[in-house]
Amino acid sequence: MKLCSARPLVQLLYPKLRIAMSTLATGTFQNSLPLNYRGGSRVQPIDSVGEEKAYEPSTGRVITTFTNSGEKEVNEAIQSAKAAFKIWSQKSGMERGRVLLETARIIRERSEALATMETINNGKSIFEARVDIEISWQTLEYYAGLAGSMAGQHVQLSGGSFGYTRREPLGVCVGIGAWNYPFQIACWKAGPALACGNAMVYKPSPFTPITVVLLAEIFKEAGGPPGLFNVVQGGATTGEFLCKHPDVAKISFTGSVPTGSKIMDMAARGIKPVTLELGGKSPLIIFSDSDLENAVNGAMMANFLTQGQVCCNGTRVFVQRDILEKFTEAVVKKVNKIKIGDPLLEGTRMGPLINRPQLEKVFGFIKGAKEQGAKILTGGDPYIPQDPKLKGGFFMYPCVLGNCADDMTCVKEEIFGPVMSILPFDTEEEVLQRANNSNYGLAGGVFSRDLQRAHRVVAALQAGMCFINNYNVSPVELPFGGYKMSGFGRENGQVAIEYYSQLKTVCVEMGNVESVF
Ligand SMILES: NC(=O)c1ccc[n+]([C@@H]2O[C@H](COP(=O)([O-])OP(=O)(O)OC[C@H]3O[C@@H](n4cnc5c(N)ncnc54)[C@H](O)[C@@H]3O)[C@@H](O)[C@H]2O)c1
Ligand SMILES: C[N+](C)(C)CCCC=O
Repeated sequence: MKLCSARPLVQLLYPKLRIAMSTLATGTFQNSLPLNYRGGSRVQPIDSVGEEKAYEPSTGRVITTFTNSGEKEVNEAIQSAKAAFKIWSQKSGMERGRVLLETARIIRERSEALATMETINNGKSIFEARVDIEISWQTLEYYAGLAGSMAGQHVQLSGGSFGYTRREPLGVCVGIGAWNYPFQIACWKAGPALACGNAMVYKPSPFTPITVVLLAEIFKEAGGPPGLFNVVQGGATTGEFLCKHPDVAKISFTGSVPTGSKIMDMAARGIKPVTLELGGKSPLIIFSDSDLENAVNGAMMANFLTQGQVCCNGTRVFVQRDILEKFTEAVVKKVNKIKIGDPLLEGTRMGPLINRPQLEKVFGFIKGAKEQGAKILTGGDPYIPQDPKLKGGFFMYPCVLGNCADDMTCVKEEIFGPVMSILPFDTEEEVLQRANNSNYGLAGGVFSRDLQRAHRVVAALQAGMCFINNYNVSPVELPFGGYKMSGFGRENGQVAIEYYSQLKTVCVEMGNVESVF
């Protein structure tokens, strides 16, 4: 990235330039704008439940301090969404689609600036952030296309009577997101929600408050009514105000299993529909007839994107015993070549983890793995960058663990860091039983040249998102979501429409009423 181009990027993102920042280079960004958004403007919350700091993970610097929204502020945001819902829900699908298309166009036009900001706040490499932004505008384009074609059914009944169904929006939908894909998760929720005619109040993770506000501004600029997409900042308490609010029609949550369970509990009290996109500990099964180079590349994609902080990662890598040595050697060689460092530099493929506690948590898993008998084949130590401005960053060397067993903590629990566990297996039957022996069921993958076997294996995997001979690709056309404790409901694909709309049946009598009384 040419840092001399930073100033135009700033101007593109903040045309009124009320923000106190000089460039978008690593170590320089400082936010001073309000981070809540409602009624079509950035606002300071009217009440608060404490303050929060957000960091630049590559330097450890605080880039913004903000107020966690209190109950009154949450209510204001919901009322703002309710007002927009009245207007938006009356528009035709084509009209809504046009706003979504324009939003997608603006995101595409600003993708470099948005990706840069995502990298600064999240720590993922600029290379990956660009992909996230691309997936984001594609999501909005996809649901713009579906908005105009949503329709009910007409059903002929006897005697000329008939019935029809109407697909109607739910109302104000709440989105609560995780920090690993801040902009993309918001678009995965807003795309289908708004296409169906709903309005949204979104709460990002307090670790990554910045880019979702830019999304809110773009929806408005694209012609969305004020209040269509609102942002409240805060943590658990703010999230609870949202989930418990009586005017909220639906909650779509992305995050951990323990929080998902609380969300479901709160939703149950209000009989609100809920979508839960939760964690995972997914299996990747590599048979000895695989194309070895593809299998190794697949394992890399399954484990090291976004510093390993990916819900659907295939972190339990089952390798058929006769290729174990060759596979392990090739994987370790590749892992050792991953370029770690300043995530805004073009060549970097691994940036810092999200924050210090997450880094320490990952080190804790690695220590525990060693104590339980796993062998560190590479990595697992802190990475100390040469660049002085990165000294306070949350970096580590990506890690491969060998000599793993199914009952080790590192194999059973979601680590959410760059740690791959390799597990040998002998037969298809055995590996399927072991792969499914988990409370999670988000994703799974298989590498084999035998396509009959590959299909047989994925059919038996207890996972919502399966890959054959690839891993972690995510076309917006395909539904994404989990089995078992990884959640329920789906994002992406046509099916997401069902999770943001309700069906009304109308029965029309063309004859006389035949009363039984
Ligand atoms: N399945 C998916 O699509 C998907 C995608 C990304 C991340 N994840 C999962 O998310 C987890 C990591 O994200 P995280 O650490 O941000 O998760 P988290 O559960 O700690 O937080 C997620 C969100 O919930 C909010 N929250 C926390 N407590 C709450 C409460 N009591 N009521 C309402 N909201 C509350 C947080 O502020 C945050 O916005 C991992 O387990 C990962 O696998 C899943
Ligand atoms: C785009 N990926 C890589 C499939 C990640 C989806 C979101 C999960 O954390």
